[in-house]
Amino acid sequence: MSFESYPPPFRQQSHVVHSDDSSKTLQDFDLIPTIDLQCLDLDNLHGACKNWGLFRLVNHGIPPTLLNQLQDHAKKLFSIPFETKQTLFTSPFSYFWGTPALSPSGTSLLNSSGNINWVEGLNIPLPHLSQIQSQTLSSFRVLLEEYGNHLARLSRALYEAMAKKLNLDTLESKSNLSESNGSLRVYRYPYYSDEADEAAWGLDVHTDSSVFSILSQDQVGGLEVLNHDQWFNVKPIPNTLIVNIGDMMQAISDDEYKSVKHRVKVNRSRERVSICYFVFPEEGRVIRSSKYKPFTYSDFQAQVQKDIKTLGYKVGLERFRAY
Ligand SMILES: O=C(O)CCC(=O)C(=O)O
Ligand SMILES: [Fe+2]
Repeated sequence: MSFESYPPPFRQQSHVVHSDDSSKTLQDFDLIPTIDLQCLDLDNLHGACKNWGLFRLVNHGIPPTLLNQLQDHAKKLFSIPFETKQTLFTSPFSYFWGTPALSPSGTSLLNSSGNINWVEGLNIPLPHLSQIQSQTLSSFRVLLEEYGNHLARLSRALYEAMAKKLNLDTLESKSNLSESNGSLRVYRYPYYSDEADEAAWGLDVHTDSSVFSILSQDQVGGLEVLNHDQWFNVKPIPNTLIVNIGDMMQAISDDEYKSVKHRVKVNRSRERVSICYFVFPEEGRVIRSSKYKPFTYSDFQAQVQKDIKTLGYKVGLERFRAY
């Protein structure tokens, strides 16, 4: 196997490929709620956001062919040489590895602990897609534009349904979500063959800073979600998206909805690709909540960046608690 496409820290000494361990689950029964967008049941959606902060989304109207093409294309892009990837994704896009934490300009914020996450990724702010000039990326760009339109439609529909159950004034709360300004992260998690090393993670435990996030994953698996102090495997199901509540929605909902903790396990034998969309409030929108001091997403993001630089981790919403 050639490691030419891997960032240098992932070019492992040991080339031992282990048998697939993706069946080793923490909880074998699957309790993760499923929401059907075509027959949207508001009570089920509300329950899923309160009790899990995460759900599977089916009948979302995104053609399966588009999801498959995106996955295939992402795999192809990641397989090109590391050095080429570094030159292909330039501002306002970025290519990163070892950590998902990026500065607003897209550079990696490696923390002081020296721990690296077993992941590489592309950061793609959707409003800037038209700036992609490269021939190599032109067909990927077309797919991303189509996908971005679907994601904007899904997020508006989901947000409005949530807002209804939370009794938020529809007009007033509209700008809590800026669905056409979302950003995409396309990830590849290299396989990690060192079975002795339990400390390696694709992504460490975290909450998302978004209003919510929408994930499309391949069939390898590895995403885990925390619920009542237990970790659950979020098993991949074809044509099913995963939606998770982020910090902004937790604040908007006065803590009724949970910005759920999740993490990504490394796989001992297979690479994994996932595509995650993050949607945020409109620029300058002040989030008002009985539980938190008023803040904008920019205030929040600046605090997160500061904490990662100084403490090595994100403190998150607790920084803004009102009491
Ligand atoms: O790749 C995944 O399954 C999850 C990605 C994720 O949690 C994130 O980007 O915040
Ligand atoms: Fe996440």
